[in-house]
Amino acid sequence: MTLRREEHTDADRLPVTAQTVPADDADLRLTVVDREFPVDDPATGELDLEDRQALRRVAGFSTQLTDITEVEYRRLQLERVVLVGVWTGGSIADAENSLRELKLLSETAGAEVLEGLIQRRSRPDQATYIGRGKVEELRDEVIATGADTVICDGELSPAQLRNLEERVKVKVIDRTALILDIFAQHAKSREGKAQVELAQLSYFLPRLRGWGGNLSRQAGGRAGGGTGGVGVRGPGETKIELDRRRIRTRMAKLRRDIEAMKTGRSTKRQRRRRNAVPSVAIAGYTNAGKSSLLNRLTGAGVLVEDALFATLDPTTRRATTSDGRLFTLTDTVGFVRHLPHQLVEAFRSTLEEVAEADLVVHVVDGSHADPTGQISAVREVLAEAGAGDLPEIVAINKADLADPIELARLQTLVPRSVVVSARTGAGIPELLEMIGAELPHPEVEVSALVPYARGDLVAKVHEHGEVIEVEHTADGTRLRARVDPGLAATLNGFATA
Ligand SMILES: Nc1nc2c(ncn2[C@@H]2O[C@H](COP(=O)(O)OP(=O)(O)OP(=O)(O)O)[C@@H](O)[C@H]2O)c(=O)[nH]1
Ligand SMILES: [Mg+2]
Repeated sequence: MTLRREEHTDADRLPVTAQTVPADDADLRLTVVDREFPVDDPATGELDLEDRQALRRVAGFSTQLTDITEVEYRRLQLERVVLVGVWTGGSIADAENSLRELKLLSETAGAEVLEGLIQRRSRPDQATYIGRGKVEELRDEVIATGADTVICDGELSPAQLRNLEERVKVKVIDRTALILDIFAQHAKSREGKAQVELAQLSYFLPRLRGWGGNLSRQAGGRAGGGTGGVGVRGPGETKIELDRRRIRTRMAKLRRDIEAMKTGRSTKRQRRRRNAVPSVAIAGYTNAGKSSLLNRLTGAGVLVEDALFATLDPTTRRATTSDGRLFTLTDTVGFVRHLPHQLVEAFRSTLEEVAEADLVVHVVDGSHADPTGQISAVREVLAEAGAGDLPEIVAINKADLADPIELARLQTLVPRSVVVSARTGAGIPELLEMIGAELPHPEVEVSALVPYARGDLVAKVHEHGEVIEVEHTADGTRLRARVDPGLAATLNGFATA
């Protein structure tokens, strides 16, 4: 039996309908549940907020904590949305790009975007995010378009979200919740799911107060002085503590699970290290073409989609440089501006994979309106993940789509960059050439005459080392090459002066 079930059972018995509730008692209104007469029509106005929130909570009935978060955050069920941004600095083009990205994110989450509004302000309003006067306009826009959700282009405080919802009378969510929702929809592996749930819970935890606060006030009021009443630590609040504790327990378990899964992966990584296979991580903004590039370079059949955050789980494949040396290539989760810190935290183990690579291939969409902005956003996250100092090659992708002048400008602007198209294959040989040059070179130079019976050794030298000279003689293969110390020791028996 959980908090929610008890309280909602109580709420169900409330002898009030939404209409009879005083308009200024928002706390009370929020808890009205009318299961027999659900209001589906988003255009009906006043009752909407209550019904929506009430319905959300009804769906939250559960004995499983995971279900609470699932309902709250995984199935936001966005349908018709209006976007709102506050433009605090930079050019109007920057502000529009940001809102355009929010539109893409919303669509990726399954919403239909009806309208986008930007307000110029020195900073977001503390109480309502946009200015209080603008809230009215937003409300009008919501009514005019028949929207059922407002998405704000930032991370809002729990109070801002609540205040806006009360005034606009439809569901209001922020960019963070939206991104978490997309991640939740896309997570497939056990690790990915655990990471997303952890991020959602840490987003959810500080927001529990407002929600639970309403409930406990309501419970006290309903009891009519029978049990303590308003302001006294009522049953609701005790339950919130219980919920908090359960969430924390769950988060601790998720952290342990993620840690355990990471151990498995780092063992694999260590094995590759022992074999001295250099590793290359593909990083970049979401939708830049990272997975496409991995497929192009290795023939891996990784999912490619014109959607944001198509890839959440790292995929590692073998690839070879133009001079035939083996390396591993790892495709990973894409980044986005203002990536919720809860996600960065939860995906730390995935990001560590990037941090331990020998080289980062940073893919950027050359056809995008603001590629340099994307490059800096990615570098910020890389730095946060401890991968800021790694050698980096910037692959300016989608050359087939991009304006050649813009490509040339970018290439001169960004050091160690190469223009490629994962789609047509243009520039890929040059990219491989650069990867080969950047990868760590094997340490030991050896000269050996390897008998033909040990063809396996020669193959190893080709795969893992750099062959400087090779000659087939009557006695075997005469080699001059750079190899790692392990292979050098094996070759020692065949060494020539
Ligand atoms: N025209 C063109 N489209 C490309 C190119 N590379 C990728 N795309 C397209 O861009 C979209 C995103 O490609 P993905 O490879 O899924 O991008 P990603 O960086 O892995 O994206 P996430 O995993 O979602 O972060 C897909 O529709 C691709 O077909 C290219 O070189 N040219
Ligand atoms: Mg991808």
